Amino acid sequence: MSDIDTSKIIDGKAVAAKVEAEASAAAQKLKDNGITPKLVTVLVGDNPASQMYVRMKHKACERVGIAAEDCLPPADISETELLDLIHGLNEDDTVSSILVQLPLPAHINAQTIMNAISPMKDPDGFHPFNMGNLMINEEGLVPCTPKGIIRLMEEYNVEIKGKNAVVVGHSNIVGKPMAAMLLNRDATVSVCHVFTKDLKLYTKEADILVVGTGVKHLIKEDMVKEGAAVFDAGITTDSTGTYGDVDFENVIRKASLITPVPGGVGPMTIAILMMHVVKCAEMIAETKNK
Ligand SMILES: Nc1nc(=O)c2c([nH]1)NC[C@@H]1CN(c3ccc(C(=O)N[C@@H](CCC(=O)O)C(=O)O)cc3)C=[N+]21
Repeated sequence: MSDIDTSKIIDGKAVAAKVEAEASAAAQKLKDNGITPKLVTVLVGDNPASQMYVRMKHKACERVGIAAEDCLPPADISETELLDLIHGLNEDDTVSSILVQLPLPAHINAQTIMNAISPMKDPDGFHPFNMGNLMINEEGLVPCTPKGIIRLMEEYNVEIKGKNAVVVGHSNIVGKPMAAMLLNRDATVSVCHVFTKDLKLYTKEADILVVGTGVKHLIKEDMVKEGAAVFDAGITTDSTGTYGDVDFENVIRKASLITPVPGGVGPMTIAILMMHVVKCAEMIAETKNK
């Protein structure tokens, strides 16, 4: 522990506080014009981890000055019933944003639900319209975790253009949108995943390494290039503690910058979500004025 160079540690909490202050100012502007941004979270069932995350999102709304409402359908709600609920929220002019907490129970197709949320009320950026715009470098509402990582790169002056960026994990919520954002900023991007034959071959060449797999301490010191900037979007909690996908205490020796878990990427996800809720409210206000 004693040989850790703390100047390399990215302070996700501090940047998140800055982003939340920006969201708060933008929310206040809307409120001065008679519009209160409002987030409705939809949490199906009673998964304790999901309950904690939703609670954190509501607390953030409170800090920022965004109205928040909790929708708690039972675990056995049918897909059709959930779709009806979302259609109702789409039609409700007082609702600026709809967040359906993932994972959903197995009998519900998550993408079918994401597709039903109005793309203008989609603070997660998971709707195919928003994902498609991301792919063509028209970033509007985009997934919050990769957007938060981009903001951290900006705050810490991590150059992206022309750099070797390696993304480990190819999920729709982290890896794929992260790769698109890095490509939009002219990095050379490799995407590795569970079927990659020789992970280290790629990670060793990364100037920028982003990891989002949910595999505790997947990335070891010998897999990282000297001077790399390392962003850890993984989080695993077990009886011994909370861990990222990166073996932080060892990898920090090689890295020039590194996000801790907790206190790195997680708080940014929530801060960007707040920004997006305000953005949704702004977009709805604009279409009303036309
Ligand atoms: N529709 C939807 N949107 C999401 O954005 C979404 C989701 N579903 N399902 C689950 C994942 C997970 N997620 C996190 C957000 C913040 C932290 C966070 O702030 N974590 C703290 C610590 C929490 C702890 O100590 O366990 C930190 O890293 O410092 C973590 C995880 C959003 N998700």
